Amino acid sequence: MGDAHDSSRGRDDKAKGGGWKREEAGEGVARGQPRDASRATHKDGDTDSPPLPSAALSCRFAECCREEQRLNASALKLELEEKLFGQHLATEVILKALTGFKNNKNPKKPLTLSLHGWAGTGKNFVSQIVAENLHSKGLKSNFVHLFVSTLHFPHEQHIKLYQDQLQGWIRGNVSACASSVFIFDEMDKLHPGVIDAIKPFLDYYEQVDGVSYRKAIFMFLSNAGGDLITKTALDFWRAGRKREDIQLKDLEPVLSVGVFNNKHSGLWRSGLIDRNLIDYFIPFLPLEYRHVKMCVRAEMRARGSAVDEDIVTRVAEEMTFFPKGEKIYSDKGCKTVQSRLDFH
Ligand SMILES: Nc1ncnc2c1ncn2[C@@H]1O[C@H](COP(=O)(O)OP(=O)(O)OP(=O)(O)O)[C@@H](O)[C@H]1O
Repeated sequence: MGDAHDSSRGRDDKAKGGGWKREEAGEGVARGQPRDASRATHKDGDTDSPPLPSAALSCRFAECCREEQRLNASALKLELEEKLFGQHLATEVILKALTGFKNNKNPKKPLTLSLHGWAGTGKNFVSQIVAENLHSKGLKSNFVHLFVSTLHFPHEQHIKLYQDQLQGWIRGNVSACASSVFIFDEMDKLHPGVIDAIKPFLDYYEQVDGVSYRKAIFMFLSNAGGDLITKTALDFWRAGRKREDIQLKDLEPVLSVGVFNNKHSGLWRSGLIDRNLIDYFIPFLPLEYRHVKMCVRAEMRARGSAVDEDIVTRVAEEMTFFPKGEKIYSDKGCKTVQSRLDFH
C-alpha cells in the first residue's frame, strides 16, 4: 500500500505547483471571499454565447471560470486510452461519468467519484488528466483544489477545525467558480468524520446558504479497498480469465461496502455512502509486469529518449511483485519507475 513517504515526491510537487490553495482560500474565507474571487477571476459563463470582447480579452491574461464549457470527450478518451495502462474499468467509468455530468445542463448534485486502488496504479495520474481536461491549467488552475490528508489535516485533535475550514474553503471556491474541482488525496489517512463536513454540499440541494454546488466535481483518492480489488483480480487470474473481463459490477458493490466498514478508509460509516452521495466507486487494478514496462517506455518517451528495451526490462525486473508465489502484481505499481530510470 502506498505510504506518505512513497508518494511524497509527487505530492510535494503538486502542492507546490499550486493545486492547493489552502492559505489563499483560508484567508479569503475568513473574510467571506476566497482569494480566487478577490483576484477578480472572470466568469465568462456560457461558451455557447461568446464572452464580450473585453471579457474575452481579460481571459487572455487571467484564468476564467468557464462554467458551461463542454468537455471534449473524444480528447479525454484518447488521452486515457493512450496514457493510462491496465485500467479498463477506470477509463470507462471516468469517461462516462464526466461526459454525462458535463453534458447535463442541470445536474441535480455535484459529481463525486471515489477512486480506489493499490499504490502507484494511476489514481493521482488520472486526476491530473481529468483536471487538465476540465480546466486547462490542470492542478495549477485556480479552480482545481488538491487536499492531501497527511499534509493538510494531520492532527486528530483538530478535526472540528478542519471541518470548519473545509466548509469555508469549498463554499468560497464554489462561489468563485461553480465548476470547481476538489481532489482529496490519501482519503485512507483522513481522520474519520472529517469528510462528513462537506456532506451538505454533495447532496441534492438546489442551494446551500445561497450557493449551488451542483456543477462542482469532487474526487476522493484512496488505497482503501486495494486488497479487495486485488483479490478479485487474482481470482480472475487464477481462473484463467482475462483481466479485461472484470466488470464494474464485480467490484463496485464490494468496494462501497468494504470502504464503509473500513475504519481506515476516510469514509468509515460515512454519511456520504449511507446517503448514496458517491456517484461512482472506481477500482484501479493492480499493475502487472507488462504494465510496468509500458510505464517505463512512456517515461522514456516523455524524457525525449529513444526506447531501449534492455533498460525497459531491467527497470521492470527491479520492481517487486506479489503475491509471493505467483508474483503477478507490482507492489508499488508504476510509482518508482521514474526514479529507477534515473539509474540507467
Ligand atoms: N495505470 C497507469 N498508467 C500509466 N502510468 C501510470 C499508471 N499508474 C501509475 N502510473 C505512473 O506512475 C506515477 C505514480 O502513479 P500515481 O501517483 O498516479 O499513483 P497512485 O495510484 O495515485 O498512488 P498512491 O495510492 O500511492 O497515491 C504516475 O505519475 C504515472 O507516471
